[in-house]
Amino acid sequence: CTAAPALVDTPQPSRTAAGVAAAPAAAGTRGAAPPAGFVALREVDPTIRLDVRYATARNFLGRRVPGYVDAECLLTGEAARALSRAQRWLRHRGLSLKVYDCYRPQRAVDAFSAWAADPTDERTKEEYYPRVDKARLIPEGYIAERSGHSRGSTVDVSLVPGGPDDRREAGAGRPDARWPGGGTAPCFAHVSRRAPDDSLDMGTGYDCFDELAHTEHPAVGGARRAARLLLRRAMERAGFVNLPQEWWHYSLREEPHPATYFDFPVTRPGSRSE
Ligand SMILES: C[C@@H](N)C(=O)N[C@H](C)C(=O)O
Ligand SMILES: [Zn+2]
Repeated sequence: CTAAPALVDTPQPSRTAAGVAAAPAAAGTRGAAPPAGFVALREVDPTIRLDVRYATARNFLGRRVPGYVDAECLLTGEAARALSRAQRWLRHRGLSLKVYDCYRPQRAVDAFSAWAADPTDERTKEEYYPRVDKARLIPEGYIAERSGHSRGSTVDVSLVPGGPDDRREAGAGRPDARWPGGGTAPCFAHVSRRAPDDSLDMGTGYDCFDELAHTEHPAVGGARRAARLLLRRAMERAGFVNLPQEWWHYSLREEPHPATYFDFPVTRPGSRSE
C-alpha cells in the first residue's frame, strides 16, 4: 500500500519547492489509497450491513459529504475484526449489525465544523436538531472537530434483524428504497413518523442531536432501552467504548492510531486509480 495523507496531532508545516510553508498535509485525491492496515469491512465480514449515509444526501448536511466517494466502510483491521466478533455474537441472537459510518476523512469533519458554524443553513434542523441551537452542536459533544472516526477505529452502528441463516450480504439492504426524501418529522418522534430505517427502534433516529439520543436517557425505556443496551453489550464485549451522548457511536478501546487523523477519501477497493 502507498502512504496516504494523514494529519498527526502535532503536524509540521510542509515546504513547497519554492520554500513557502504549505497547509499541513491533508488533501487526498480520489486516487489516494488507504494506508497499510486499513481494510474494507465487507472483505472482513460480508454479513454486516452497510448504510453509509454521508455518501448520500440523507444526512444532517442534506448533501453528500466531502471525502465520501463511495458508500463504503473502511476501518483499521483491528476495528473490523472486533466488529466481526460483535457480529458473530449478535447473529446467534437473531440480529445483525448495520453501520452508518466508519473511517471519516478529516475533510468531512472539517465540512461538519463549517456547517455547524454557518447560522444561515438550517435546512435540516426540523429533523436532526429541533431542540438544540446549531451553535451548541460542537460544544455539547454531538459533532467533534477532531473525530475518532478519522483515526479509523470508530463506528456509528445499529442493530437490524438477521440471524445466522440470513444470507443477505453487506449492502444488500436498500434502506433508501423506502425513503420518501425530505421527511421532516423530528428524529425523536415515534418510529412510525420518523424517516424510515430498517434498524431496531432505538428511541431516536441516527444522528439525532438531542438528549433523547443519550444512551442511558431515563425517558427511553422498554424495548428501546433494551435494544440500546444490547448493542452496547455486544460492542463492549468486542472491545469498543460507547460515547454517552450518542447510542450509535463506538470507538475501539485499543486503537492502533490513537493520535493520527487521516484524510484519504472513502472509496471502494478496486475503484481507485493507483
Ligand atoms: C456526527 C456523529 N455521527 C458523530 O460521529 N459524532 C461524534 C461526536 C464525532 O463527530 O466524532
Ligand atoms: Zn460517530
